Amino acid sequence: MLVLSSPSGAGKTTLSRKLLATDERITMSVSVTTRPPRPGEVEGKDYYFVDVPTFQRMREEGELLEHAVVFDNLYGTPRAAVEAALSAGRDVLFDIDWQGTQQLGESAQQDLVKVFLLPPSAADLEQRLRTRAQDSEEVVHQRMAKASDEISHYTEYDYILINHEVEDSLAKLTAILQAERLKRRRLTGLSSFVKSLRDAL
Ligand SMILES: Nc1ncnc2c1ncn2[C@@H]1O[C@H](COP(=O)(O)OP(=O)(O)OP(=O)(O)O)[C@@H](O)[C@H]1O
Ligand SMILES: Nc1nc2c(ncn2[C@@H]2O[C@H](COP(=O)(O)O)[C@@H](O)[C@H]2O)c(=O)[nH]1
Repeated sequence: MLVLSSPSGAGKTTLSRKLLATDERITMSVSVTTRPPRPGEVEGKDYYFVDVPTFQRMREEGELLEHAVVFDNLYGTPRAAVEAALSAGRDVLFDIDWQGTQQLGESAQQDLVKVFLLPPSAADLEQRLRTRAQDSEEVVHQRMAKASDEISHYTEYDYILINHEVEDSLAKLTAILQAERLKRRRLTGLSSFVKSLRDAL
């Protein structure tokens, strides 16, 4: 499970799309949210957009792996899709905040790789939120006001990427993923391979 967190607008969605387009072994976890869709957002691809009662029912029935209130809206990770992908041997990418990351860590610390994206500067962050041009002035203000609090959680993450250029960040994120996949404990079938290798020597 590869988690990307950042202050809003630092570039998680952009980087996630790039990674998904270049890595066949990873699946995006599509969150459920009570936030209204932005122009161009697609149901089931960007989010599952639901009303508050539906979200509460999902939470009460244990259908969410983690959930949090972010910017006054409810967000959560549907459990079934993640478990199905992991059971099929796939990696799963999450674009979630620090609260959700902490919750995933409580149940699956060993299976979690946590990456935090930082913007190069406050001015860059504000410009990115504005050039996305999908949120009202009030929402941009609210997200800038929360950015410092979000950033204060960077020490809870394994890797930090300062997101200057998207392609450079993609190369670094890909390197992180490759290295984490090569960790001894993640190499399924390694001990039998080594045994047969040694038996042949
Ligand atoms: N490295 C980058 N350099 C310049 N612009 C970028 C970079 N990464 C993303 N952007 C732009 O910044 C804006 C915000 O990016 P994006 O939507 O990916 O952020 P996000 O972290 O997913 O935000 P949120 O948390 O609100 O979902 C977009 O317009 C995107 O094109
Ligand atoms: N804890 C969770 N946080 C989530 C989830 N899905 C998205 N997010 C985070 O919310 C903010 C805002 O997202 P936006 O799409 O409204 O800009 C951002 O930090 C996301 O990472 C989730 O399922 N759980």
